[in-house]
Amino acid sequence: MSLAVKAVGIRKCFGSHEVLKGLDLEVTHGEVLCILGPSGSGKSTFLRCINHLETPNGGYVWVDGAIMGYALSRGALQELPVKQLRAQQSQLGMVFQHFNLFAHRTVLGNVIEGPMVVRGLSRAKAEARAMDLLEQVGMAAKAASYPSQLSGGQKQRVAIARALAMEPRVMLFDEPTSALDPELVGEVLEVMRALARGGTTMIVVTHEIRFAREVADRVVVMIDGEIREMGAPGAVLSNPADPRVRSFLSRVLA
Ligand SMILES: Nc1ncnc2c1ncn2[C@@H]1O[C@H](COP(=O)(O)OP(=O)(O)OP(=O)(O)O)[C@@H](O)[C@H]1O
Repeated sequence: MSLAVKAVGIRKCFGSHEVLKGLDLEVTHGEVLCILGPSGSGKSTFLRCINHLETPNGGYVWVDGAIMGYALSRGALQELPVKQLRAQQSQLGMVFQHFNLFAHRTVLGNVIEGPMVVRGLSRAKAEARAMDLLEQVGMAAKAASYPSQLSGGQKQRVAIARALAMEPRVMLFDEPTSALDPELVGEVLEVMRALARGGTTMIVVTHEIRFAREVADRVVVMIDGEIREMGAPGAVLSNPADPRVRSFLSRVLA
């Protein structure tokens, strides 16, 4: 299987705090990878370094073989201008914990914005595709509503449709259910399960251990800015070799 994402030696510091300590990761096309770990271990920062919402202080990320944030010019790496970086970033669909929908646009307006502005699609094409995606996430009936009229679960399903509308190579989810009331978590996870079944490549930062166990092809456990365990969910979740991972899992599985 070809690589969708390859990250090598990713380091990130905030001031003197080294949050990521040289992380390597490879994700193949069609794979679902869940990143677990205690609060503050650097999971979100790692995800944001993968799509260069945060610029790593060290290391490189390739998406479908293209290096993120740089272009090779006369044998040397040059930083990409912002416009080209944005085009690269649009290949990585990002779903945030707090939805990040445009409050003053309707559901449909939120989903067609990116394809029209970034990909130059006509309104008619963007609208047809958006309605298909809203259908897929069960939100077509709310196309004319505004985000303030939706529940958290509905907002997150719209946010997923919006990310998919850019036809990304990979979907990145940053704790997509953490801000939801418990009774709304299931509807979002169900949409994500359907995407996984359909072969979408996904990297999911989550506290939902059951989702990781049932849906992920591989699980990564991060502790203090390092990947301490990586492998099939059965092996990692039931029988982790690393004592700090064992201790983390025993707390969350208790
Ligand atoms: N922009 C920032 N400026 C300074 N410190 C930051 C910034 N973003 C993250 N950090 C710090 O980096 C560390 C890792 O944060 P991160 O959000 O990546 O952890 P996490 O594992 O995703 O945690 P959680 O599960 O609570 O979301 C934390 O100590 C956090 O305070």
